[in-house]
Amino acid sequence: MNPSHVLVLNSGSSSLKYQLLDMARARPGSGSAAGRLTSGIVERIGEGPVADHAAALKQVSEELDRQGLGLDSPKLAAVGHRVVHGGTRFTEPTLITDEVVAEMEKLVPLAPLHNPANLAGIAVARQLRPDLPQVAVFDTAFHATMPEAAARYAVDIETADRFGVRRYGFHGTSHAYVSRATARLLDKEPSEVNTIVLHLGNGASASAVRGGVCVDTSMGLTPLEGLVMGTRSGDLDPAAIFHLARVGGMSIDEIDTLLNKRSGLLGLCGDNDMREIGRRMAEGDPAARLAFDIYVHRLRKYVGAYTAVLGRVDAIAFTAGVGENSAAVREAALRGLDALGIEVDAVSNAIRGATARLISASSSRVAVAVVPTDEELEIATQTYALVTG
Ligand SMILES: Nc1ncnc2c1ncn2[C@@H]1O[C@H](COP(=O)(O)OP(=O)(O)O)[C@@H](O)[C@H]1O
Ligand SMILES: CC(=O)OP(=O)(O)O
Ligand SMILES: [Mg+2]
Repeated sequence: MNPSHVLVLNSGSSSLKYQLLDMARARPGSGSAAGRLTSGIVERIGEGPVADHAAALKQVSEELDRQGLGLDSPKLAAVGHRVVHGGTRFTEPTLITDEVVAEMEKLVPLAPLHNPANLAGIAVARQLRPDLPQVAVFDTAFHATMPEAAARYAVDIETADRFGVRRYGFHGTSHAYVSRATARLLDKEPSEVNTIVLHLGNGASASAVRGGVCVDTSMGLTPLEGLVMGTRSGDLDPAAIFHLARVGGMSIDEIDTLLNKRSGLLGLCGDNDMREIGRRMAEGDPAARLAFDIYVHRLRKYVGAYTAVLGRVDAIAFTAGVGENSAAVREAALRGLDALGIEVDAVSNAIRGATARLISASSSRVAVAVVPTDEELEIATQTYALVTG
């Protein structure tokens, strides 16, 4: 028997998610449940007993050993790593070598919250199994098809090119997976469908996908631009940064921390979890209400913008923690948009579920769907295809 297991490591800024899949049993589209052998998450890295990502991976490796599924397993075919920033160099799943690691290190300044965590996971896994193929799957890859008109900022072109200042986009693995799953839900080929994907997790981004190809997305040079997020501001007049430095006396690092870690829902109302915000709104808390309204207003603007970018929209898909679970966000984001052919059915929207489902009214021209994302299955699929292909 050829080894058919793939271990996926998804290192976030403060968490490490892992999943072990048997690719002989996993079927794209069936959801990862089919081949999932085990999965888990180490949270609050750096805050408590787990000092850093290396320590977190050691913990994961010990847990896998206990289950008899350790990194030394002969059934393991490869390790697939989520890497957030691939710059312009990496637009495909890539076999990790010393040279690839060196290139990824150069990208750390563009994703300081994410890439170091990804690199730490790669270093430990390579140390434990130097013989095993390790594959990097980049968040930016799916967005590499964006036309220049969408990917460029209107900044002096020589300066922009010299420093790589352009829009890269993130969560691409999720946008790719969800746009395909949405087409499948509609019984169509991805090439036949234009979709707006709303990935609303702790980080959040929107994308416009035309016939399976990404043509615009809301995150830019870094995962800070675009939608309101758990702790990130999203879109902002860049002059606010000059103002905070000149008038507020803040350093660049302080402003970086402010906008990435102390803004968004957390900065507006003290909570970054949409569940807690929902509870507070039910009690009539005005700060929670305002945070929710700002979040939803931004989301509506992107739905409108991407409707114009695509010209014809066939589907809008909600995904990730907030998108999959918050009926209130979905309802408020699309309320009163019948003029755009968008009508949500209140009853379907309120039904909870773990599988892809439609929530639009039968009279809606645009299909509205809740489509659970599965970044780990997508990373495993791309990793396995590379090492067996
Ligand atoms: N039942 C729920 N209702 C509303 N929001 C939820 C619910 N469950 C999770 N969330 C939201 O999802 C977020 C996490 O989303 P997730 O996609 O797991 O994020 P990440 O991958 O960035 O950690 C939480 O911060 C919370 O706001
Ligand atoms: C790129 C990004 O924002 O990722 P996450 O949502 O996991 O923080
Ligand atoms: Mg996520």
